[in-house]
Amino acid sequence: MTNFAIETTKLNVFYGQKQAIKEVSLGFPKNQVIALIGPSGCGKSTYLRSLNRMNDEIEGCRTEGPILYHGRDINTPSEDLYELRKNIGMVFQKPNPFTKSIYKNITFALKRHGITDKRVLAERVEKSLRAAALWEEVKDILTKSALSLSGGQQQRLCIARTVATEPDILLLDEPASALDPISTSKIETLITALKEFYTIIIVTHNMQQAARISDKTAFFYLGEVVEYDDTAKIFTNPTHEKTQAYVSGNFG
Ligand SMILES: Nc1ncnc2c1ncn2[C@@H]1O[C@H](COP(=O)(O)OP(=O)(O)OP(=O)(O)O)[C@@H](O)[C@H]1O
Repeated sequence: MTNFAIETTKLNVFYGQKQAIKEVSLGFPKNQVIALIGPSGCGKSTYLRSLNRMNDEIEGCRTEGPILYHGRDINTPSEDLYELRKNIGMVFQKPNPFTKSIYKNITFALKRHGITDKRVLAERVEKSLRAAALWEEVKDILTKSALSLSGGQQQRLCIARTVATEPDILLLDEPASALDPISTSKIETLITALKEFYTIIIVTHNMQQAARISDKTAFFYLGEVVEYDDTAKIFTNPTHEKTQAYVSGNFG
């Protein structure tokens, strides 16, 4: 039985002729927060998207190599991508709630999964909003449009929407980069609380954020992983010169 929620072995990703990810082998332990860091264009988002097969939606993108989800290879043509993305949820940089009420943002996916009982739906809405630390702020305005919320609240709603389908892995692509410092701090607190239930893989450009919230950090450079270790080691005593230069802000 593997201790990793998900892992890749020598993963390669191509956009047409261009190779964006080169032989990346990483294992993500359960119930930890893992940060993916590195300069712009080094492949962090491409790698993250490969983990729930989102790159399949990009024309000309090809992913080669096993992606083991709890030990089972999900990089196969027969994989049910709808089911997979229910288990491996994703939140993007820019909050993207549906143009529906706060309530319906959560129930939309649940209904698609066949849950129709109103009482069950109401329970799941409350549970998800509580998990995303948003319930107290929105419990009296559930029928209002999600677009009436602040950017930070919208992002927490997107996290609530993602956890509503009860995934076990959350992929977060710079979830706080479009937010103000107070909303960012709320998202960070939330991520730390959520790791009790989820394995969380987060792309971030914010070194302090990676140091504050992650247990492990992978440093990407030109499509490869230069170093992957405990976050404390990466930030205080990295093995590679490039990692040292990057985390201390002396890169390039
Ligand atoms: N849809 C696409 N089509 C073609 N090339 C792409 C596509 N998306 C990304 N790339 C290329 O793949 C490489 C890795 O990009 P990616 O967005 O994964 O990097 P990143 O580290 O996440 O960057 P950033 O930190 O700026 O978001 C880059 O050279 C980029 O130009």
